[in-house]
Amino acid sequence: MDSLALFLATALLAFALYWFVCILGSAEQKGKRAINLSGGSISREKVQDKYKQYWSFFLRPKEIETADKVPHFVDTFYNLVTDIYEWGWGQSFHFAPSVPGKSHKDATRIHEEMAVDLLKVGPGHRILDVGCGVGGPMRAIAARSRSNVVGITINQYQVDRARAHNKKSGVDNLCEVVCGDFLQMPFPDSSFDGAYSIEATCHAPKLEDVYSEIYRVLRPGALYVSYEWVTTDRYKADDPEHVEIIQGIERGDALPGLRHYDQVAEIAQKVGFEVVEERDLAKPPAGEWWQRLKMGKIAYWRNHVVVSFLTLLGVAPKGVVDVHEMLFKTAGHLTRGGETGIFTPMHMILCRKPMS
Ligand SMILES: C=C(CC[C@@H](C)[C@H]1CC[C@H]2C3=CC[C@H]4[C@H](C)[C@@H](O)CC[C@]4(C)[C@H]3CC[C@]12C)C(C)C
Ligand SMILES: C[S@@+](CC[C@H](N)C(=O)[O-])C[C@H]1O[C@@H](n2cnc3c(N)ncnc32)[C@H](O)[C@@H]1O
Repeated sequence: MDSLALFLATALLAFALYWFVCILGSAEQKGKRAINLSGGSISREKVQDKYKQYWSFFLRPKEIETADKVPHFVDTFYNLVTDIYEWGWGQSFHFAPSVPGKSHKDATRIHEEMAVDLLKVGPGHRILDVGCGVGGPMRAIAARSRSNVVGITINQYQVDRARAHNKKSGVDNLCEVVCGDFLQMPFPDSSFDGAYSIEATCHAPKLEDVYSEIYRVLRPGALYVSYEWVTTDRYKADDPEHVEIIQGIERGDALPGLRHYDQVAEIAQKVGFEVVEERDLAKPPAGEWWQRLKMGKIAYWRNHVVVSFLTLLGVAPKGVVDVHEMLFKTAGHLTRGGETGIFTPMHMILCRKPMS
């Protein structure tokens, strides 16, 4: 009996230690703890309603959910998901090709640094991060290039998080964050020496609207690089499985409609850019970007238990469980998108604003 009690006590202690280190502790390193999961700027009693409102966007006919409502719907989405993203993924809200022998964190940084290396900027330059999230890429890019980075996001909660992270990492002298719509940016013409967007312009109902704004704020001769979410040559609109995967990605990631990769360069040229280079960074020899999603499956179940438990205790707002479940399903659709090769989140385009 005594040895049974000892075994149970040890098991309990081991579980408590695992809970603290792996669930609460590791998330703390990334900047967000499970017990602090919130609905962003949404008050806790409204989280569940806002989640239902988010879904109604996809259930109503396209004529009602017009393009001008998209930024507001995207803002609601990021209020709902930002904390879960930070807790379960980190401060960079994007994918990266996996690199043998490197951690996800390193692979992510390599992918971010590649963007700024392409821009050919350095100390004293002012560059724009279009759709900056909570600033993971911005901090890596500022540290790498020593340029001044200005980030814009539609979501005020992300602005607050990004500013706090910038201060904590000691790069707030190089990084600035603005709340605003990238379809109508609060910056003067020709005021940036370079710009990048990492997995963000897919939220624009019309790519030309965001590209023309970026073109406007860049000085002549400056470069712009974007990692775009698109369907590839392998996507067949008459294959029901393909349609289901792409619709699943759109619904779980607040996308008004995924574009085909061949539209990207055409649109860039239409707004006035010269296209310097264009390629899918997911193509071999790049390592699978969806590997990290697949490997996370056990962690997602653990996270589901944590989120359900915290909601039951009244620590996390009601609705967080639904959001988490939505993300779980999205992870499945994204993985299938990667495995079938019909979708890529890293179609890279490098453009220049002509000198005249
Ligand atoms: C560029 C965009 C976001 C891309 C990714 C950062 C996110 C896409 C799907 C997200 C996730 C899915 C599953 C979650 C999991 C169930 C949870 O336990 C922990 C967080 C997830 C792993 C979450 C993390 C971020 C994503 C990978 C879009 C929106 C344009
Ligand atoms: C998937 S996150 C990527 C964030 C960041 N680039 C990163 O990789 O961590 C997409 C970002 O685009 C921003 N965004 C989407 N639509 C926007 C809009 N109309 N105006 C400004 N930001 C927008 C979101 O608020 C979010 O910060």
